[in-house]
Amino acid sequence: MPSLEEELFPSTPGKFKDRNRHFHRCFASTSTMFLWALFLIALTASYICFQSFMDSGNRYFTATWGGHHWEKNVINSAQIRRSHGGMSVLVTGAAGFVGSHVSLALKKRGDGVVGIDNFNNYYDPSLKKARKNLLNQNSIFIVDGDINDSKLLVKLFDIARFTHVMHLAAQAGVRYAMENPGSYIHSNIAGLVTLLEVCKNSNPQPAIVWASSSSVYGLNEKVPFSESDRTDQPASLYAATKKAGEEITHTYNHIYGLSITGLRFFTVYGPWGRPDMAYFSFTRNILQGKPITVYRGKNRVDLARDFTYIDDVVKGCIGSLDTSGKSTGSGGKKRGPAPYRIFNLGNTSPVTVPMMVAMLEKHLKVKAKKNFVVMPGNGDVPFTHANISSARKEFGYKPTTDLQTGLKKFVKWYLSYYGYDQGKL
Ligand SMILES: O=C(O)[C@H]1O[C@H](OP(=O)(O)OP(=O)(O)OC[C@H]2O[C@@H](n3ccc(=O)[nH]c3=O)[C@H](O)[C@@H]2O)[C@H](O)[C@@H](O)[C@H]1O
Repeated sequence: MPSLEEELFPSTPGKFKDRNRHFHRCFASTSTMFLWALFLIALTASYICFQSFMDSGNRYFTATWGGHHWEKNVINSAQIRRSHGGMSVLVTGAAGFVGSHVSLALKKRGDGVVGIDNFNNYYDPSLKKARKNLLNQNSIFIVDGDINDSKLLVKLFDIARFTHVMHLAAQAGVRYAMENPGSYIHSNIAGLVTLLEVCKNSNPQPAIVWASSSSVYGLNEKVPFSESDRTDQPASLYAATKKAGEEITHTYNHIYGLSITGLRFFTVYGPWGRPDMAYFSFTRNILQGKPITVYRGKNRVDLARDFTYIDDVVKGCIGSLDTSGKSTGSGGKKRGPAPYRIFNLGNTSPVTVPMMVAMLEKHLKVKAKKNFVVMPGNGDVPFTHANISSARKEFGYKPTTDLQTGLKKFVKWYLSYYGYDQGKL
């Protein structure tokens, strides 16, 4: 005789249905679903945890600074290798145009040099990588990092006692400021303050030489531009951030005793230059048979620049470092007044843009297809012209390369780097 249970729940399901059985089956399937749901939730949660672990792990593993080997590289690179008056310099923007040249020049005379660069993609990062390789071949170590990373900067100052900082990291370019204003604030304002904070706290404090710009003269019409001229009418956000940099560095000099030298560069050009600049992009276009756009001022007046050759600017940077004097503070406290200086580093002989194009045509042996357009209201200024008597007086600054000679050297480098056919690819 079947038990009650067997009666109610026969071994062959489906043979008979009663309400109880239905209830139990429903319950059983709901609880199974519940368990499945729990299982799925747990699975998803573990997956999310795993992913975030992997992410943080990746961040850790791809961290480009830190570790024994890295520290050894920094220490070696920072080491002074000459007997008298050597300096140990942190060069920011070392994979940049001016930064790479200054780093090589310092290293050549036996100074210690450590570079830092964030290798951003404002222009082709492969050119920055190539400059980095060149520096590495000359025993200069470049840290892959951003000047906004205060932990990294503190670490660098901990392990290498820099006597000087050559601060060249910046968001450059006058017209790009309308496209990406934030990048100017990030590098030229926030990055500058982060660097100054670390310098002010370090012990001993380094002397700082940094890149301002001829663009601070903005709408100034008095020529040639002297350091004492008005600089309160910037024509671009780029210029405004450089002017702000001059004010910001002044406060750090005033409050903390940091020795500060600001250099107003005038349209620096030459081998290993910046592809975003006119002479460089014109060269590329001319070789590719593409037209170039030449801006003109009102009433068809040609624009002019006080183009300054890179080797002259490098001499100006090194002269500034050599004469910078000492910061007086330590550990964030000022002990006395420190030098605060600003110098024009120009060429003192402006050349019009069409004349610059004619020189390129000559060196490239190719005619340019020129489109003349009225200068758009994008931050450009009609002309620049430096008075360099202050820099001459202070450290014997004397530019020796005219535009014709400098462009010849640039073209030679361009063709050796990219090749004749590169432009046609
Ligand atoms: O001294 C500085 O402080 C700045 O110098 C440089 O700015 P600029 O002097 O404006 O150089 P650059 O762009 O080469 O234009 C040169 C000329 O070509 C004209 N120009 C430009 C582009 C174009 O397509 N057509 C044209 O006619 C243009 O109107 C201008 O007349 C740096 O880029 C900048 O980062 C900053 O360091």
